[in-house]
Amino acid sequence: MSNPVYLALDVPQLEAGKALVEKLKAHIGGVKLGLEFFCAHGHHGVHEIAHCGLPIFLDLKLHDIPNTVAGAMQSIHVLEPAIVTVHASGGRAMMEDAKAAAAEHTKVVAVTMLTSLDERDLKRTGVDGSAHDQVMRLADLAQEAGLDGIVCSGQEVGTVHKQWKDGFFVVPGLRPTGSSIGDQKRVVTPRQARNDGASVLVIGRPISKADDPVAAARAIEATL
Ligand SMILES: O=C(O)c1cc(=O)[nH]c(=O)n1[C@@H]1O[C@H](COP(=O)(O)O)[C@@H](O)[C@H]1O
Repeated sequence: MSNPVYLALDVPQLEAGKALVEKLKAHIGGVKLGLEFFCAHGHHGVHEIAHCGLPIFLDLKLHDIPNTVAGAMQSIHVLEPAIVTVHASGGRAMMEDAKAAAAEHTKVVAVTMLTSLDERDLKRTGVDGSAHDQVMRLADLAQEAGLDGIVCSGQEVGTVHKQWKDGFFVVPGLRPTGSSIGDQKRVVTPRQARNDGASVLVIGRPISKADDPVAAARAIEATL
């Protein structure tokens, strides 16, 4: 079985990012490049990291009108990402058009409720009810739109997995026991998320900010 851990490479410096990936590549299954990296280095940076030979997850969290999101999807065809994110709250038509415009081998997954939010935050955005209900509602919408799966926290992935058996589930907000939680609010351990049906485990700071990133990645690998 391939390693489900994708390193969240949230760094602004290209050379430091490349060096970190080179060091870690035997202990991770892929690299997630998000807004911080992409805004700094664009297509060139993605090509540079892709040289490591691991699959690239382009976490752009697209959220706009359908025509604009479809255009953005077409603009990243050449990068051949394994996974791309859009926001489920962009609506069904936006997700349908995103999937239709994506490259054939790219999995398009919808972010449901960010793992940095809890139910109080949700209420402040005008949504009453539990995190669980919100994730389930948006997972249904993503499935209806024909997406490959969703992004959710490890607290919801078990239930979503029961309902969407062949879905592809990306789970961030992972913290090995004892590591600092930072800005994340809905957190579980990597092992728990894997047990509950996560397809991909997104892990950033617990590895990248560790004194010894290789030791941290190996320790996580050993728990899976
Ligand atoms: O789409 C994501 O990857 C994502 C969704 C979400 O709900 N929460 C979340 O933390 N992420 C990303 O997952 C990574 C988590 O990083 P760490 O908290 O450092 O492990 C970051 O790159 C976030 O952008």
